[in-house]
Amino acid sequence: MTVESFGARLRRAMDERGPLCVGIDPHSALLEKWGLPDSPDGLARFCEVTVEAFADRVAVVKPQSAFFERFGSRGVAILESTIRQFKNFGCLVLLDVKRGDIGSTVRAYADAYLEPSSSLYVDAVTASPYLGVGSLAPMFEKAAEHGAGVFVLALTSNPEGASVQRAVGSDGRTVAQTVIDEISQLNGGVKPLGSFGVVIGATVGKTGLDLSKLGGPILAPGLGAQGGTANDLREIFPENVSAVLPSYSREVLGSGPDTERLRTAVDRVLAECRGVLASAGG
Ligand SMILES: O=c1ccn([C@@H]2O[C@H](COP(=O)(O)O)[C@@H](O)[C@H]2O)c(=O)[nH]1
Repeated sequence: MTVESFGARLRRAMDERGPLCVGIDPHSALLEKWGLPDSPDGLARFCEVTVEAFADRVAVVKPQSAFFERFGSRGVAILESTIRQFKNFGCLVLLDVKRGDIGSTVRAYADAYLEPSSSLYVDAVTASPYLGVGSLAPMFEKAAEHGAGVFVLALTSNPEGASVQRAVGSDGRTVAQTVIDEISQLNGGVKPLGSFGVVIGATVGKTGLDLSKLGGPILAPGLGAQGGTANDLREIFPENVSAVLPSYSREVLGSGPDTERLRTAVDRVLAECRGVLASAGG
């Protein structure tokens, strides 16, 4: 049986539900703001509310693994159950876990997140390329086998990233461009969208990056709390806009715990992104 690729599933989800990813980031400050204890019980309630508010309307949710791991095995169990609930409503789950290591260890990460029999199985993960994009090959292979996706960090939203990611190699390309070029080759021009994406922050300004051959999705975090705005997307992504997946966490979650207010926040940021991306064309 052939599995539908992540790229095809993501394209459909973005077309049907709109180009938006909502980050599930249970910061202790947010738990407090929502009137919840900073404990596994508080985490579980926070996640229940996010499922109720987002699962039937948002294309992609992006749980940040660190906020679950900080509660140890109980937090990971809540992450597993939250992943399942979002998937049951047809919402794609991108686990923000930024894994990367030597290839043999990456294979174990691939088993953890991209093998359907795993309790942490998700639609896609984020990965770090700083041991070499090639070292992530076991993740790419597992993802391709099971219709999952991988988003590799290229130019991240934090200011510290630039000193590494904008560094120029002997061939004149930046590290970020090298990552993009290697991911482009994996996608190989597949339509409607490749399953291998990159992460480019919405805070990075004009990049000079060539994304014309990427063929895969672009996750754009850094909107809202980190200062990026929907309007910034136009300058950062003058091309490939249909592949851009804007991502908000605190900007949306700050409207909780009322589910109607969370949904209104989703509608607001989605309308802003749609307006900008539609007017940017292409
Ligand atoms: O370049 C990157 C890559 C990942 N992130 C993650 O996205 C969210 C951002 O949260 P906000 O509340 O919207 O600022 C968070 O989980 C980061 O780890 C990123 O910010 N930048």
